[in-house]
Amino acid sequence: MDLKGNVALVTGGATGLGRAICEELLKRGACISICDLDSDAGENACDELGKAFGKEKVLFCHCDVTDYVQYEDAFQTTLAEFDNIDIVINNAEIMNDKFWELEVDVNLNGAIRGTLLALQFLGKDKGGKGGMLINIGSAASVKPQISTPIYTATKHAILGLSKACGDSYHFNHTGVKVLAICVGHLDTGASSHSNRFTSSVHEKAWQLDMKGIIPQKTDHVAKGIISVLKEANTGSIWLISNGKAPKEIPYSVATV
Ligand SMILES: NC(=O)C1=CN([C@@H]2O[C@H](COP(=O)(O)OP(=O)(O)OC[C@H]3O[C@@H](n4cnc5c(N)ncnc54)[C@H](O)[C@@H]3O)[C@@H](O)[C@H]2O)C=CC1
Ligand SMILES: CCCCCC(=O)/C=C/C=C\C/C=C\C/C=C\CCCC(=O)O
Repeated sequence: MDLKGNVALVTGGATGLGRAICEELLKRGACISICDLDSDAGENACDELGKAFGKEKVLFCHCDVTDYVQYEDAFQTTLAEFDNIDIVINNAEIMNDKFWELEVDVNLNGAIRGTLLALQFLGKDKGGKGGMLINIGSAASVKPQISTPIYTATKHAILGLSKACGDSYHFNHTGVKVLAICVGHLDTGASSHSNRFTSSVHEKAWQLDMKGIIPQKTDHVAKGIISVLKEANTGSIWLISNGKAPKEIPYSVATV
């Protein structure tokens, strides 16, 4: 897919999946704004990706998604640098139920802040040109991860947020397509520590959660995300897990 001339703002873009998404966007001709709390990793990613794809195509904005003002500044800086923002990817996260208030503030409130800002900066009803907002969910958005109930709650909420904001009722006003992409386990957890769980019972449950899971390479998932970007309908939910191709999944709720 050709994304030449598009500008994408990616939170948590300094490392992991976020960085892989940035690289895939650059390969397709987009400019990227890496928005991340980690300045060292962010500057490093900016440097390396700038060398590979052109310095003028990559920007790093130090940004803590738990701080609305910093996050808004990142949008302003990106706009000032590239003149437009077409794609916003809410990807920043932590998975640590021990620090559950921070986890909710990053994973859920951060995504809400990013959604409100994307609608404000991109929305046709606000003078923007429309565009796309991608909220990164997890396999834990659709299948409870019993070792981390609070992480699970944040990732379930991503679906409700994306479905409601991505409804065609809103899309007809804003021109902003909203998608949720649920990602299965990645192969980046090697340096992870077990200090993420609220008890030894929860830590033990991680083994159950991981049963049958095939860890995925970040570039496989990043490529999958790019492949669904343009074709997907607003409000749709996609799953990329166990190394398979992306598939659209239904949003099931009990009939009310
Ligand atoms: N790692 C995995 O196995 C899975 C990850 N996911 C989802 O994929 C996405 C990316 O995950 P990973 O690449 O594994 O994450 P990661 O932990 O490798 O990277 C997260 C990035 O977010 C940044 N970040 C953390 N707090 C921030 C804040 N307050 N403000 C701005 N940036 C902040 C970090 O500095 C880091 O660069 C997340 O939304 C995650 O929930 C979903 C399923 C599995
Ligand atoms: C079944 C859904 C899988 C989705 C997982 C997810 O959304 C996010 C995962 C994020 C990080 C996983 C990385 C490492 C695992 C962390 C700790 C394992 C340590 C276990 C131990 O030491 O016993």
